[in-house]
Amino acid sequence: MTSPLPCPSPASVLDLAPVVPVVVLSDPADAVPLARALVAGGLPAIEVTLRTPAAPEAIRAVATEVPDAVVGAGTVITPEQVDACVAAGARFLVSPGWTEALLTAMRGSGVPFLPGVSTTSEVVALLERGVREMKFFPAQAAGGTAYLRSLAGPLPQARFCPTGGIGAATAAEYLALPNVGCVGGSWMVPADAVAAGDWARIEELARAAAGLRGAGGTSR
Ligand SMILES: O=C(O)C(=O)C[C@H](O)[C@H](O)COP(=O)(O)O
Repeated sequence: MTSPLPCPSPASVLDLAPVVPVVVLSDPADAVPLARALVAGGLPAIEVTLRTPAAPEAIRAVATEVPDAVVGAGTVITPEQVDACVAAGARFLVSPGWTEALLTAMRGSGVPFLPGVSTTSEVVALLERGVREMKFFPAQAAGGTAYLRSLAGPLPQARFCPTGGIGAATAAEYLALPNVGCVGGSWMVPADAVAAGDWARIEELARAAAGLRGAGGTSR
């Protein structure tokens, strides 16, 4: 299945933006103003997690109403979700972990994807299947920058989007690693700001996050 959108899908999720906001929405009506704030702050790639029933409608709204955003789906764990998200307009897919069935569905989706890994063997298994770009989850709990730095020696062909427990203070350290393409996180979309509709605060946090690449390093 291919994206119904006229805009092409990105070639790589890792090269879209240095920071990918991970969004949990309970009200789909928040999706468009939130996405506009993130885009205005310099973060066009947005991962809407499937943790809430609002997610498909939120993805559809951003895909159709915020053309400067590149909206993707997160927490994708079944082949059915792959199809539903792409049909809703998701232009990339992210999972916290992977299975053969999920990988097959993601490969067939027509959009780029990041299967999740947290161990060396999972990384090797994905490389064996021709997948070089992955989500490293839960990044802080699974070993953080020290773990990723250790992987870069024997497995330099693997590139990661670490996510989970990363904040404004630690993101730059991840971005300075040679095997990190981007980092994901929710620190620029605090739940209380979303609940209050404080889009200006989210735009400000996004702007600070968007500036991290220069502050933290330039290597990829
Ligand atoms: O929902 C998913 O698909 C996940 O895999 C988990 C999220 O990516 C992280 O929970 C975001 O991490 P925080 O920045 O610590 O909030």
